[in-house]
Amino acid sequence: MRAFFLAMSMYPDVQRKAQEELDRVIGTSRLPTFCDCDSLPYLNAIEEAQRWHPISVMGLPHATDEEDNINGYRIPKGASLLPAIWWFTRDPATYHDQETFKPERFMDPCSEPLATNMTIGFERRVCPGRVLAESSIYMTFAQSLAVFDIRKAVDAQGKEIVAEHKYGCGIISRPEPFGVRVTPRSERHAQLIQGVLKRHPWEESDARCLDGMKV
Ligand code: HEM
Repeated sequence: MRAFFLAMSMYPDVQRKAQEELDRVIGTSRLPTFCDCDSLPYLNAIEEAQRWHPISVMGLPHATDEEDNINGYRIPKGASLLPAIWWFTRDPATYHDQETFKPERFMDPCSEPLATNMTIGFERRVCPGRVLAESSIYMTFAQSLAVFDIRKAVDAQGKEIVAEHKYGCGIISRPEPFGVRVTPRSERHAQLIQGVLKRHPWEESDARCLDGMKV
């Protein structure tokens, strides 16, 4: 989510495109829900946040339960292996212009593979929290973009501060702290936010659509 807010402040054109799609499909009378998923292809592609900045840069260590040989390299039984998730998401054979935040890479005509099947782990040790993670992330992206403008922070003179995409260290990697300005897109959007705050934001219909969500 931190990578998403950083990317939205750094790539205003991406933000504008997602907002145009949300305005066209949903309008300003309600917030997007899980039921809108299939009608928002550009918003879905903002899952690019997970490729651009995978939170688990080297996954978790795994151990081999038997000796193996891969491309001439002998892997002894019991060796610790760390998947280079950060590198997989930047493999130039799979992704063009790797450092750029570009949701279009997952859409026609590029159709590069979604990175989420690498960023959440592999096979029988795949992340068990992925459905919770993916659905919360999706809803945060959708509802934030529907009602807020996310812009670069400004200094005391009102000049925009250009944030950089810098990595923190550790097993869990987050973008280094940065400032953003988050403001309602208009008076109408401010009213929508106020209305939502007065009631439970996830309606019953949402829970039904979440059941069928593919993650
Ligand atoms: C975007 C958010 C998340 C990402 C990118 C992520 C990623 C990962 C990755 C890469 C692994 C290692 C898988 C492997 O060993 O191959 C993992 C394991 C795990 N994750 Fe997540 N995770 C996320 C959210 C969550 C959440 C929300 C929960 C719990 C509610 C969770 C619980 C776990 C647990 C318990 C493991 C260890 C599984 C095992 O070793 O069998 N994760 N996750």
